[in-house]
Amino acid sequence: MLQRPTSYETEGVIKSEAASTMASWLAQIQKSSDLGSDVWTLLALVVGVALLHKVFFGRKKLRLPPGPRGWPVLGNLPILGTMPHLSITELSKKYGPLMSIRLGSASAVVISSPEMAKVFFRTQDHIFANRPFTINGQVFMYNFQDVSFSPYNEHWRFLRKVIDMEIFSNKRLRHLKDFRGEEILASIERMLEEGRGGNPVDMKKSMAQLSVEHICRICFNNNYSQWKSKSCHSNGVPKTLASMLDEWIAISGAFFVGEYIPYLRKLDLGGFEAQLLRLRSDFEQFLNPIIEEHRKNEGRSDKDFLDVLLSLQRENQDGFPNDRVKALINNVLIAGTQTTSDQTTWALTELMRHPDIKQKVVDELDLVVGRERLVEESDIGNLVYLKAVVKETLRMYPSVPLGVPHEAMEDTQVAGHDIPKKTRVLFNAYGIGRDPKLWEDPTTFNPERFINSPIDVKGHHFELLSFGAGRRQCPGMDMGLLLVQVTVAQILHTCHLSVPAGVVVDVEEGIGITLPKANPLMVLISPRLEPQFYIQKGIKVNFS
Ligand code: HEM
Repeated sequence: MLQRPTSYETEGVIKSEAASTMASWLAQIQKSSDLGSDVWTLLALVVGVALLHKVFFGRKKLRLPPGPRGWPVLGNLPILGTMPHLSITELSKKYGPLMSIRLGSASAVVISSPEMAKVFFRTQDHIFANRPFTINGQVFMYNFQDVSFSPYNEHWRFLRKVIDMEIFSNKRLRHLKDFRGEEILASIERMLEEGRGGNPVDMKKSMAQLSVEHICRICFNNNYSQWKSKSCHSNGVPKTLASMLDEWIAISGAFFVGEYIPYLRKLDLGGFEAQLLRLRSDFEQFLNPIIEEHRKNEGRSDKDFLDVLLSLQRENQDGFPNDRVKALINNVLIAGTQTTSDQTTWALTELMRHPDIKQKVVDELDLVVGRERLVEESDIGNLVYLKAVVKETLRMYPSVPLGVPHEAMEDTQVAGHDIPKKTRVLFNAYGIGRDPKLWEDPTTFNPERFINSPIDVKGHHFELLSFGAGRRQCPGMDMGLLLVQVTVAQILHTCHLSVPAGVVVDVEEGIGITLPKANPLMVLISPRLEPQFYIQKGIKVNFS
Protein backbone atom coordinates (compact mmCIF):
# COMPACT_ATOMS: atom_id res chain seq x y z
CA MET A 1 0.00 0.00 0.00
CA LEU A 2 1.15 3.56 -0.74
CA GLN A 3 2.41 5.34 2.38
CA ARG A 4 2.02 9.12 2.84
CA PRO A 5 5.31 10.90 3.46
CA THR A 6 5.98 11.23 7.17
CA SER A 7 8.83 13.69 6.95
CA TYR A 8 10.63 15.52 4.17
CA GLU A 9 13.91 13.67 4.88
CA THR A 10 12.44 10.48 3.43
CA GLU A 11 10.72 12.31 0.63
CA GLY A 12 12.99 11.06 -2.18
CA VAL A 13 12.47 7.38 -1.24
CA ILE A 14 8.74 7.90 -0.94
CA LYS A 15 8.52 9.61 -4.32
CA SER A 16 10.15 6.66 -6.09
CA GLU A 17 8.00 4.19 -4.14
CA ALA A 18 4.92 6.12 -5.14
CA ALA A 19 5.97 6.14 -8.77
CA SER A 20 6.55 2.41 -8.94
CA THR A 21 3.32 1.60 -7.06
CA MET A 22 1.37 3.77 -9.45
CA ALA A 23 3.02 2.11 -12.46
CA SER A 24 2.08 -1.33 -11.18
CA TRP A 25 -1.52 -0.20 -10.51
CA LEU A 26 -1.83 1.08 -14.04
CA ALA A 27 -0.34 -2.14 -15.44
CA GLN A 28 -2.80 -4.18 -13.39
CA ILE A 29 -5.69 -2.13 -14.64
CA GLN A 30 -4.66 -2.71 -18.23
CA LYS A 31 -4.27 -6.46 -17.70
CA SER A 32 -7.33 -7.11 -15.58
CA SER A 33 -10.36 -8.17 -17.53
CA ASP A 34 -12.63 -7.60 -14.46
CA LEU A 35 -11.64 -3.92 -14.29
CA GLY A 36 -11.65 -3.40 -18.00
CA SER A 37 -14.61 -1.05 -18.06
CA ASP A 38 -13.95 2.54 -19.10
CA VAL A 39 -15.31 3.95 -15.84
CA TRP A 40 -12.90 2.04 -13.67
CA THR A 41 -9.96 2.84 -15.88
CA LEU A 42 -10.79 6.53 -15.85
CA LEU A 43 -11.26 6.57 -12.08
CA ALA A 44 -7.98 4.81 -11.48
CA LEU A 45 -6.22 7.22 -13.81
CA VAL A 46 -7.65 10.30 -12.07
CA VAL A 47 -6.74 9.00 -8.61
CA GLY A 48 -3.32 7.98 -9.86
CA VAL A 49 -2.52 11.30 -11.49
CA ALA A 50 -3.78 13.21 -8.42
CA LEU A 51 -1.60 11.10 -6.15
CA LEU A 52 1.47 11.47 -8.32
CA HIS A 53 0.87 15.22 -8.54
CA LYS A 54 0.65 15.47 -4.78
CA VAL A 55 3.80 13.44 -4.25
CA PHE A 56 5.89 15.24 -6.87
CA PHE A 57 4.54 18.75 -6.80
CA GLY A 58 2.78 19.05 -3.46
CA ARG A 59 4.59 21.14 -0.82
CA LYS A 60 6.79 19.17 1.43
CA LYS A 61 5.42 18.95 4.94
CA LEU A 62 6.98 21.82 6.81
CA ARG A 63 7.37 22.17 10.53
CA LEU A 64 6.15 25.74 10.77
CA PRO A 65 6.00 27.55 14.11
CA PRO A 66 2.60 27.24 15.80
CA GLY A 67 -0.05 29.81 15.10
CA PRO A 68 -3.77 30.48 14.83
CA ARG A 69 -5.79 28.83 12.07
CA GLY A 70 -6.60 31.25 9.30
CA TRP A 71 -9.58 31.87 7.07
CA PRO A 72 -9.49 30.66 3.49
CA VAL A 73 -7.86 33.29 1.24
CA LEU A 74 -7.66 35.97 3.98
CA GLY A 75 -5.64 33.94 6.45
CA ASN A 76 -5.38 35.76 9.78
CA LEU A 77 -5.95 39.24 8.35
CA PRO A 78 -9.48 39.54 9.81
CA ILE A 79 -8.35 39.05 13.42
CA LEU A 80 -5.64 41.70 13.31
CA GLY A 81 -8.09 44.61 13.47
CA THR A 82 -7.13 48.29 13.54
CA MET A 83 -4.51 47.86 16.27
CA PRO A 84 -2.48 44.88 15.01
CA HIS A 85 0.20 45.26 17.72
CA LEU A 86 -2.44 44.57 20.40
CA SER A 87 -4.01 41.55 18.70
CA ILE A 88 -0.61 40.09 17.82
CA THR A 89 0.61 40.53 21.39
CA GLU A 90 -2.51 38.69 22.65
CA LEU A 91 -2.05 35.86 20.12
CA SER A 92 1.63 35.45 20.94
CA LYS A 93 0.71 34.83 24.61
CA LYS A 94 -1.06 31.71 23.37
CA TYR A 95 1.26 30.56 20.59
CA GLY A 96 4.63 31.50 22.04
CA PRO A 97 7.75 33.44 21.09
CA LEU A 98 7.78 32.32 17.47
CA MET A 99 4.33 32.32 15.92
CA SER A 100 3.18 31.71 12.35
CA ILE A 101 0.43 33.80 10.87
CA ARG A 102 -0.91 34.08 7.37
CA LEU A 103 -1.61 37.46 5.85
CA GLY A 104 -3.65 36.57 2.79
CA SER A 105 -1.28 34.60 0.60
CA ALA A 106 1.80 35.79 2.51
CA SER A 107 3.28 33.69 5.30
CA ALA A 108 4.68 35.54 8.27
CA VAL A 109 6.28 34.80 11.60
CA VAL A 110 6.11 36.99 14.67
CA ILE A 111 9.07 37.24 17.04
CA SER A 112 8.04 37.82 20.67
CA SER A 113 11.10 37.01 22.76
CA PRO A 114 14.67 38.34 23.05
CA GLU A 115 16.06 34.84 22.35
CA MET A 116 14.23 34.62 19.03
CA ALA A 117 15.17 38.22 18.18
CA LYS A 118 18.82 37.30 18.66
CA VAL A 119 18.54 34.44 16.17
CA PHE A 120 16.77 36.54 13.53
CA PHE A 121 18.76 39.77 13.87
CA ARG A 122 22.17 38.46 14.82
CA THR A 123 22.82 34.76 14.09
CA GLN A 124 20.77 34.69 10.89
CA ASP A 125 20.65 38.40 10.11
CA HIS A 126 22.26 37.69 6.70
CA ILE A 127 19.16 35.64 5.79
CA PHE A 128 16.55 38.03 7.19
CA ALA A 129 17.90 41.41 6.01
CA ASN A 130 15.48 41.63 3.10
CA ARG A 131 12.25 43.67 3.02
CA PRO A 132 9.06 42.15 1.60
CA PHE A 133 7.19 43.65 -1.34
CA THR A 134 4.97 46.51 -0.18
CA ILE A 135 2.59 48.71 -2.13
CA ASN A 136 3.90 51.63 -0.10
CA GLY A 137 7.46 50.95 -1.27
CA GLN A 138 6.32 50.59 -4.84
CA VAL A 139 4.05 53.65 -4.97
CA PHE A 140 5.34 56.16 -2.45
CA MET A 141 9.02 55.32 -2.87
CA TYR A 142 8.96 55.26 -6.68
CA ASN A 143 9.51 51.53 -6.99
CA PHE A 144 11.69 50.96 -3.93
CA GLN A 145 14.26 53.66 -4.72
CA ASP A 146 14.55 54.55 -1.03
CA VAL A 147 16.42 52.84 1.81
CA SER A 148 13.67 51.68 4.21
CA PHE A 149 11.52 49.73 1.74
CA SER A 150 14.30 48.66 -0.61
CA PRO A 151 15.15 44.96 -0.87
CA TYR A 152 18.55 43.97 0.48
CA ASN A 153 20.74 44.46 -2.61
CA GLU A 154 23.54 46.58 -4.09
CA HIS A 155 21.21 49.56 -4.47
CA TRP A 156 20.36 49.43 -0.75
CA ARG A 157 24.03 49.04 0.26
CA PHE A 158 25.01 52.08 -1.79
CA LEU A 159 22.21 54.33 -0.51
CA ARG A 160 22.62 53.22 3.06
CA LYS A 161 26.28 54.30 2.82
CA VAL A 162 25.20 57.65 1.41
CA ILE A 163 22.78 58.39 4.23
CA ASP A 164 25.12 56.99 6.89
CA MET A 165 27.84 59.39 5.71
CA GLU A 166 25.80 62.43 4.78
CA ILE A 167 23.27 62.53 7.59
CA PHE A 168 24.26 60.26 10.42
CA SER A 169 28.07 60.36 10.67
CA ASN A 170 29.45 61.71 13.95
CA LYS A 171 30.86 64.67 12.04
CA ARG A 172 27.47 65.49 10.57
CA LEU A 173 25.74 65.01 13.93
CA ARG A 174 28.15 67.49 15.50
CA HIS A 175 27.70 69.88 12.60
CA LEU A 176 23.92 69.83 13.09
CA LYS A 177 24.17 70.39 16.84
CA ASP A 178 23.54 74.13 16.66
CA PHE A 179 20.52 73.63 14.41
CA ARG A 180 19.02 71.15 16.86
CA GLY A 181 19.53 73.55 19.75
CA GLU A 182 18.01 76.47 17.80
CA GLU A 183 14.95 74.46 16.77
CA ILE A 184 14.26 73.22 20.29
CA LEU A 185 14.56 76.72 21.75
CA ALA A 186 12.36 78.19 19.01
CA SER A 187 9.76 75.57 19.85
CA ILE A 188 9.96 76.44 23.56
CA GLU A 189 9.58 80.12 22.71
CA ARG A 190 6.40 79.33 20.73
CA MET A 191 4.96 77.13 23.47
CA LEU A 192 5.60 79.74 26.17
CA GLU A 193 3.98 82.40 24.03
CA GLU A 194 0.99 80.20 23.28
CA GLY A 195 0.67 79.26 26.95
CA ARG A 196 0.65 82.85 28.24
CA GLY A 197 -2.16 83.69 30.64
CA GLY A 198 -2.81 80.06 31.54
CA ASN A 199 -3.74 78.90 28.03
CA PRO A 200 -3.33 75.11 27.76
CA VAL A 201 -0.82 74.12 25.07
CA ASP A 202 -1.01 70.91 23.04
CA MET A 203 2.43 69.38 23.49
CA LYS A 204 1.71 66.60 21.01
CA LYS A 205 1.19 69.15 18.25
CA SER A 206 4.25 71.16 19.30
CA MET A 207 6.46 68.04 19.29
CA ALA A 208 5.21 67.09 15.82
CA GLN A 209 6.03 70.57 14.54
CA LEU A 210 9.49 70.45 16.13
CA SER A 211 10.36 67.12 14.52
CA VAL A 212 9.30 68.34 11.07
CA GLU A 213 11.39 71.49 11.46
CA HIS A 214 14.38 69.47 12.54
CA ILE A 215 14.22 67.11 9.57
CA CYS A 216 13.59 70.01 7.19
CA ARG A 217 16.81 71.57 8.43
CA ILE A 218 18.68 68.39 7.62
CA CYS A 219 17.15 68.06 4.17
CA PHE A 220 16.77 71.67 3.03
CA ASN A 221 18.98 73.60 5.42
CA ASN A 222 19.95 76.72 3.51
CA ASN A 223 16.60 78.09 2.53
CA TYR A 224 14.88 76.36 5.32
CA SER A 225 12.85 79.26 6.69
CA GLN A 226 11.41 79.72 3.21
CA TRP A 227 10.06 76.15 3.19
CA LYS A 228 8.99 75.46 6.71
CA SER A 229 5.55 76.97 6.53
CA LYS A 230 5.10 76.23 2.85
CA SER A 231 1.89 74.47 1.95
CA CYS A 232 0.68 72.81 -1.20
CA HIS A 233 -2.84 72.55 -2.51
CA SER A 234 -4.40 69.17 -2.94
CA ASN A 235 -7.81 69.36 -4.61
CA GLY A 236 -7.99 72.96 -3.47
CA VAL A 237 -7.25 72.09 0.17
CA PRO A 238 -4.07 73.63 1.57
CA LYS A 239 -1.75 71.11 3.22
CA THR A 240 1.42 71.69 5.20
CA LEU A 241 4.27 69.19 5.24
CA ALA A 242 3.29 68.22 8.81
CA SER A 243 -0.27 67.39 7.77
CA MET A 244 0.96 65.39 4.76
CA LEU A 245 3.27 63.38 7.03
CA ASP A 246 0.36 62.67 9.39
CA GLU A 247 -1.64 61.49 6.41
CA TRP A 248 1.14 59.14 5.31
CA ILE A 249 1.34 57.61 8.80
CA ALA A 250 -2.42 57.03 8.91
CA ILE A 251 -2.62 55.50 5.40
CA SER A 252 0.42 53.32 6.02
CA GLY A 253 -1.12 51.87 9.16
CA ALA A 254 -3.89 50.35 7.01
CA PHE A 255 -3.69 46.80 5.66
CA PHE A 256 -3.38 47.02 1.90
CA VAL A 257 -5.44 43.99 0.91
CA GLY A 258 -3.82 43.89 -2.55
CA GLU A 259 -0.44 43.41 -0.92
CA TYR A 260 -1.53 40.11 0.58
CA ILE A 261 -4.10 38.96 -1.99
CA PRO A 262 -2.50 40.18 -5.21
CA TYR A 263 -5.42 39.40 -7.51
CA LEU A 264 -7.58 41.83 -5.48
CA ARG A 265 -5.08 44.65 -5.91
CA LYS A 266 -6.94 46.13 -8.89
CA LEU A 267 -10.01 46.65 -6.69
CA ASP A 268 -7.96 48.78 -4.26
CA LEU A 269 -10.28 47.93 -1.37
CA GLY A 270 -10.42 50.86 1.03
CA GLY A 271 -8.91 53.10 -1.67
CA PHE A 272 -5.55 53.22 0.13
CA GLU A 273 -3.42 52.87 -2.99
CA ALA A 274 -5.22 55.77 -4.67
CA GLN A 275 -4.76 57.87 -1.52
CA LEU A 276 -1.06 57.03 -1.47
CA LEU A 277 -0.66 58.03 -5.09
CA ARG A 278 -2.44 61.34 -4.46
CA LEU A 279 -0.29 61.96 -1.42
CA ARG A 280 2.88 61.28 -3.42
CA SER A 281 1.82 63.95 -5.86
CA ASP A 282 1.15 66.35 -2.93
CA PHE A 283 4.69 65.67 -1.72
CA GLU A 284 5.95 66.38 -5.24
CA GLN A 285 4.16 69.73 -5.26
CA PHE A 286 6.03 70.55 -2.08
CA LEU A 287 9.39 69.15 -3.19
CA ASN A 288 9.69 70.15 -6.84
CA PRO A 289 10.20 73.91 -6.29
CA ILE A 290 12.69 73.17 -3.50
CA ILE A 291 14.64 70.88 -5.83
CA GLU A 292 14.62 73.54 -8.55
CA GLU A 293 15.87 76.18 -6.13
CA HIS A 294 18.65 73.86 -4.92
CA ARG A 295 19.67 73.14 -8.54
CA LYS A 296 20.06 76.86 -9.19
CA ASN A 297 22.33 77.25 -6.16
CA GLU A 298 24.50 74.21 -6.57
CA GLY A 299 27.77 76.01 -5.74
CA ARG A 300 27.07 76.76 -2.11
CA SER A 301 29.49 75.40 0.46
CA ASP A 302 27.20 74.47 3.36
CA LYS A 303 25.50 71.48 1.78
CA ASP A 304 22.28 69.94 3.05
CA PHE A 305 21.01 66.43 2.27
CA LEU A 306 19.22 67.51 -0.89
CA ASP A 307 22.41 69.22 -2.16
CA VAL A 308 24.29 65.95 -1.62
CA LEU A 309 21.69 63.95 -3.53
CA LEU A 310 21.71 66.44 -6.41
CA SER A 311 25.48 66.32 -6.67
CA LEU A 312 25.32 62.51 -6.75
CA GLN A 313 22.81 62.88 -9.53
CA ARG A 314 25.13 65.16 -11.50
CA GLU A 315 27.98 62.66 -11.12
CA ASN A 316 25.86 59.64 -12.18
CA GLN A 317 23.39 61.06 -14.68
CA ASP A 318 21.58 57.83 -15.59
CA GLY A 319 22.24 55.99 -12.37
CA PHE A 320 20.52 58.57 -10.18
CA PRO A 321 17.13 59.54 -11.57
CA ASN A 322 14.95 62.30 -10.16
CA ASP A 323 12.60 59.75 -8.64
CA ARG A 324 15.43 58.42 -6.50
CA VAL A 325 16.14 61.91 -5.15
CA LYS A 326 12.47 62.30 -4.24
CA ALA A 327 12.22 58.80 -2.77
CA LEU A 328 15.18 59.41 -0.49
CA ILE A 329 13.85 62.74 0.71
CA ASN A 330 10.42 61.15 1.30
CA ASN A 331 12.18 58.38 3.20
CA VAL A 332 14.08 60.65 5.57
CA LEU A 333 11.01 62.84 6.10
CA ILE A 334 8.78 59.94 7.08
CA ALA A 335 11.34 57.91 9.03
CA GLY A 336 12.69 60.79 11.08
CA THR A 337 9.65 62.81 12.11
CA GLN A 338 6.81 60.87 13.72
CA THR A 339 9.22 58.44 15.41
CA THR A 340 10.97 61.17 17.39
CA SER A 341 7.86 63.24 18.05
CA ASP A 342 5.92 60.19 19.30
CA GLN A 343 8.73 59.32 21.72
CA THR A 344 8.97 62.86 23.07
CA THR A 345 5.20 63.11 23.43
CA TRP A 346 4.96 59.78 25.28
CA ALA A 347 7.83 60.74 27.60
CA LEU A 348 6.13 64.05 28.45
CA THR A 349 2.77 62.26 28.81
CA GLU A 350 4.15 59.83 31.38
CA LEU A 351 5.94 62.64 33.21
CA MET A 352 2.68 64.58 33.45
CA ARG A 353 0.97 61.47 34.84
CA HIS A 354 3.75 60.96 37.40
CA PRO A 355 4.63 64.28 39.06
CA ASP A 356 7.10 62.50 41.40
CA ILE A 357 9.11 61.18 38.43
CA LYS A 358 8.94 64.58 36.72
CA GLN A 359 10.29 66.21 39.87
CA LYS A 360 13.22 63.77 39.93
CA VAL A 361 14.13 64.76 36.37
CA VAL A 362 13.93 68.44 37.30
CA ASP A 363 16.05 67.89 40.44
CA GLU A 364 18.69 66.10 38.40
CA LEU A 365 18.71 68.95 35.86
CA ASP A 366 19.18 71.51 38.62
CA LEU A 367 22.00 69.46 40.08
CA VAL A 368 23.86 68.77 36.84
CA VAL A 369 23.09 71.93 34.83
CA GLY A 370 22.05 74.40 37.52
CA ARG A 371 19.70 77.33 36.91
CA GLU A 372 22.21 79.76 35.51
CA ARG A 373 22.51 78.43 32.01
CA LEU A 374 20.51 76.27 29.61
CA VAL A 375 21.03 72.56 28.94
CA GLU A 376 23.75 71.68 26.41
CA GLU A 377 23.96 68.39 24.51
CA SER A 378 27.19 67.65 26.37
CA ASP A 379 25.16 67.49 29.63
CA ILE A 380 23.18 64.45 28.47
CA GLY A 381 25.92 61.98 29.45
CA ASN A 382 25.52 63.11 33.08
CA LEU A 383 21.72 63.07 33.14
CA VAL A 384 21.37 59.46 34.22
CA TYR A 385 17.78 59.65 35.41
CA LEU A 386 16.62 61.51 32.30
CA LYS A 387 18.18 58.80 30.11
CA ALA A 388 16.35 56.16 32.16
CA VAL A 389 13.07 58.04 31.54
CA VAL A 390 13.69 57.94 27.78
CA LYS A 391 14.56 54.22 27.84
CA GLU A 392 11.44 53.48 29.85
CA THR A 393 9.42 55.39 27.24
CA LEU A 394 10.99 53.38 24.42
CA ARG A 395 10.18 50.15 26.31
CA MET A 396 6.50 50.95 26.80
CA TYR A 397 5.86 52.87 23.58
CA PRO A 398 8.15 51.57 20.83
CA SER A 399 7.79 53.91 17.85
CA VAL A 400 7.44 51.02 15.45
CA PRO A 401 5.46 48.50 17.57
CA LEU A 402 5.69 45.63 15.06
CA GLY A 403 9.01 46.68 13.57
CA VAL A 404 9.57 47.36 9.90
CA PRO A 405 8.93 43.92 8.29
CA HIS A 406 11.92 41.82 7.27
CA GLU A 407 11.80 38.87 4.86
CA ALA A 408 13.67 35.55 4.61
CA MET A 409 15.93 35.44 1.55
CA GLU A 410 16.23 31.64 1.64
CA ASP A 411 14.72 28.60 3.35
CA THR A 412 16.07 28.21 6.85
CA GLN A 413 15.30 26.78 10.26
CA VAL A 414 14.88 28.52 13.59
CA ALA A 415 14.43 26.68 16.89
CA GLY A 416 13.58 23.47 15.04
CA HIS A 417 10.96 25.16 12.85
CA ASP A 418 11.08 25.63 9.10
CA ILE A 419 11.06 29.22 7.88
CA PRO A 420 10.57 29.12 4.10
CA LYS A 421 12.07 31.71 1.76
CA LYS A 422 9.89 34.88 1.45
CA THR A 423 8.39 34.48 4.93
CA ARG A 424 7.73 37.93 6.40
CA VAL A 425 9.17 38.65 9.82
CA LEU A 426 7.35 40.91 12.26
CA PHE A 427 9.17 41.94 15.41
CA ASN A 428 6.77 42.34 18.32
CA ALA A 429 8.62 45.17 20.09
CA TYR A 430 5.42 46.17 21.87
CA GLY A 431 4.75 42.69 23.30
CA ILE A 432 8.38 42.16 24.36
CA GLY A 433 8.41 45.56 26.07
CA ARG A 434 5.37 44.60 28.14
CA ASP A 435 6.17 40.95 28.81
CA PRO A 436 5.88 40.21 32.57
CA LYS A 437 8.49 37.44 32.20
CA LEU A 438 11.03 40.10 31.23
CA TRP A 439 9.92 43.18 33.16
CA GLU A 440 8.54 43.46 36.65
CA ASP A 441 5.18 45.18 36.66
CA PRO A 442 5.53 45.94 32.92
CA THR A 443 2.60 48.33 32.50
CA THR A 444 3.89 50.68 35.20
CA PHE A 445 6.10 53.54 34.05
CA ASN A 446 9.14 53.09 36.24
CA PRO A 447 12.46 54.55 35.02
CA GLU A 448 14.19 53.23 38.17
CA ARG A 449 14.36 49.82 36.48
CA PHE A 450 17.08 51.21 34.20
CA ILE A 451 19.17 52.79 36.95
CA ASN A 452 22.31 50.65 37.38
CA SER A 453 21.08 48.40 34.59
CA PRO A 454 23.41 47.57 31.68
CA ILE A 455 20.46 47.40 29.24
CA ASP A 456 20.61 49.95 26.45
CA VAL A 457 18.68 50.48 23.23
CA LYS A 458 21.59 50.22 20.81
CA GLY A 459 20.90 46.71 19.49
CA HIS A 460 22.93 44.58 21.92
CA HIS A 461 20.14 43.88 24.40
CA PHE A 462 17.45 41.99 22.60
CA GLU A 463 14.75 42.75 25.18
CA LEU A 464 14.92 46.42 24.16
CA LEU A 465 15.43 46.70 20.41
CA SER A 466 13.76 50.09 20.00
CA PHE A 467 15.83 50.79 16.88
CA GLY A 468 16.13 47.21 15.59
CA ALA A 469 19.45 45.40 15.26
CA GLY A 470 21.72 44.03 12.57
CA ARG A 471 22.07 45.23 8.99
CA ARG A 472 18.71 47.00 8.91
CA GLN A 473 19.08 48.72 12.25
CA CYS A 474 17.83 52.30 12.28
CA PRO A 475 20.58 54.58 10.92
CA GLY A 476 18.95 57.53 12.72
CA MET A 477 19.33 55.94 16.15
CA ASP A 478 21.93 58.32 17.64
CA MET A 479 20.25 61.37 16.19
CA GLY A 480 16.73 60.30 17.21
CA LEU A 481 17.76 59.35 20.72
CA LEU A 482 19.69 62.57 21.24
CA LEU A 483 16.85 64.68 19.94
CA VAL A 484 14.35 63.08 22.34
CA GLN A 485 16.70 63.37 25.32
CA VAL A 486 17.69 67.00 24.67
CA THR A 487 14.12 68.10 23.95
CA VAL A 488 12.70 66.59 27.16
CA ALA A 489 15.63 67.97 29.19
CA GLN A 490 15.39 71.48 27.71
CA ILE A 491 11.61 71.70 28.18
CA LEU A 492 11.67 70.51 31.77
CA HIS A 493 14.61 72.75 32.61
CA THR A 494 13.23 75.96 31.09
CA CYS A 495 9.50 75.53 31.76
CA HIS A 496 7.08 74.77 34.58
CA LEU A 497 4.60 72.21 33.30
CA SER A 498 1.34 71.24 34.96
CA VAL A 499 -1.93 69.56 34.06
CA PRO A 500 -4.97 71.89 33.78
CA ALA A 501 -7.51 71.38 36.59
CA GLY A 502 -9.97 68.60 35.87
CA VAL A 503 -7.90 67.12 33.00
CA VAL A 504 -6.84 63.47 33.19
CA VAL A 505 -3.79 62.67 31.08
CA ASP A 506 -4.66 59.56 29.08
CA VAL A 507 -2.43 57.02 27.34
CA GLU A 508 -4.77 55.99 24.55
CA GLU A 509 -2.85 54.79 21.53
CA GLY A 510 -3.73 56.04 18.07
CA ILE A 511 -3.85 54.21 14.76
CA GLY A 512 -0.95 54.25 12.34
CA ILE A 513 2.23 52.50 11.27
CA THR A 514 3.92 54.10 14.29
CA LEU A 515 2.49 54.35 17.81
CA PRO A 516 1.09 57.87 18.16
CA LYS A 517 -0.74 59.15 21.20
CA ALA A 518 -4.39 59.26 20.15
CA ASN A 519 -5.40 62.47 21.94
CA PRO A 520 -3.72 65.84 22.44
CA LEU A 521 -1.49 66.35 25.48
CA MET A 522 -2.76 69.59 26.99
CA VAL A 523 -0.51 71.26 29.59
CA LEU A 524 -0.11 74.60 31.32
CA ILE A 525 3.34 76.01 30.64
CA SER A 526 5.28 78.96 32.07
CA PRO A 527 8.93 80.10 32.27
CA ARG A 528 11.03 78.54 35.04
CA LEU A 529 14.37 80.36 34.80
CA GLU A 530 15.35 84.02 35.29
CA PRO A 531 14.69 86.19 32.18
CA GLN A 532 18.37 86.77 31.34
CA PHE A 533 19.01 83.09 30.61
CA TYR A 534 16.37 83.05 27.89
CA ILE A 535 17.57 86.40 26.53
CA GLN A 536 21.17 85.11 26.35
CA LYS A 537 20.00 82.39 23.97
CA GLY A 538 17.85 84.74 21.95
CA ILE A 539 14.49 83.40 23.17
CA LYS A 540 11.80 86.05 23.47
CA VAL A 541 9.79 85.28 26.58
CA ASN A 542 7.03 87.48 27.85
CA PHE A 543 7.09 87.37 31.65
CA SER A 544 4.03 89.55 32.15
C1 HEM B 1 13.29 57.83 18.36
C2 HEM B 1 13.43 57.82 17.06
C3 HEM B 1 13.50 56.61 16.14
C4 HEM B 1 13.11 55.31 16.36
C5 HEM B 1 12.53 54.71 17.64
C6 HEM B 1 13.38 54.58 15.13
C7 HEM B 1 13.14 53.22 14.96
C8 HEM B 1 13.43 52.52 13.79
C9 HEM B 1 13.18 51.10 13.61
C10 HEM B 1 12.61 50.16 14.66
C11 HEM B 1 13.58 50.78 12.35
C12 HEM B 1 13.50 49.39 11.68
C13 HEM B 1 14.74 48.59 11.96
C14 HEM B 1 14.67 47.21 11.33
O1 HEM B 1 14.19 47.06 10.21
O2 HEM B 1 15.08 46.24 11.96
C15 HEM B 1 14.06 51.99 11.72
C16 HEM B 1 14.55 52.06 10.43
C17 HEM B 1 14.96 53.23 9.83
N1 HEM B 1 15.04 54.48 10.42
FE1 HEM B 1 14.58 54.94 12.34
N2 HEM B 1 13.91 55.45 14.21
C18 HEM B 1 14.01 56.69 14.79
C19 HEM B 1 14.51 57.84 14.20
C20 HEM B 1 14.98 57.94 12.93
C21 HEM B 1 15.48 59.15 12.32
C22 HEM B 1 15.62 60.50 13.04
C23 HEM B 1 15.79 58.84 11.02
C24 HEM B 1 16.30 59.72 9.91
C25 HEM B 1 16.46 61.02 9.97
C26 HEM B 1 15.50 57.43 10.82
C27 HEM B 1 15.69 56.74 9.64
C28 HEM B 1 15.48 55.38 9.47
C29 HEM B 1 15.71 54.67 8.21
C30 HEM B 1 16.20 55.29 6.89
C31 HEM B 1 15.39 53.32 8.44
C32 HEM B 1 15.46 52.16 7.44
C33 HEM B 1 16.80 51.45 7.54
C34 HEM B 1 16.96 50.33 6.52
O3 HEM B 1 15.98 49.75 6.08
O4 HEM B 1 18.10 50.05 6.14
N3 HEM B 1 15.02 56.92 12.00
N4 HEM B 1 13.96 53.04 12.61
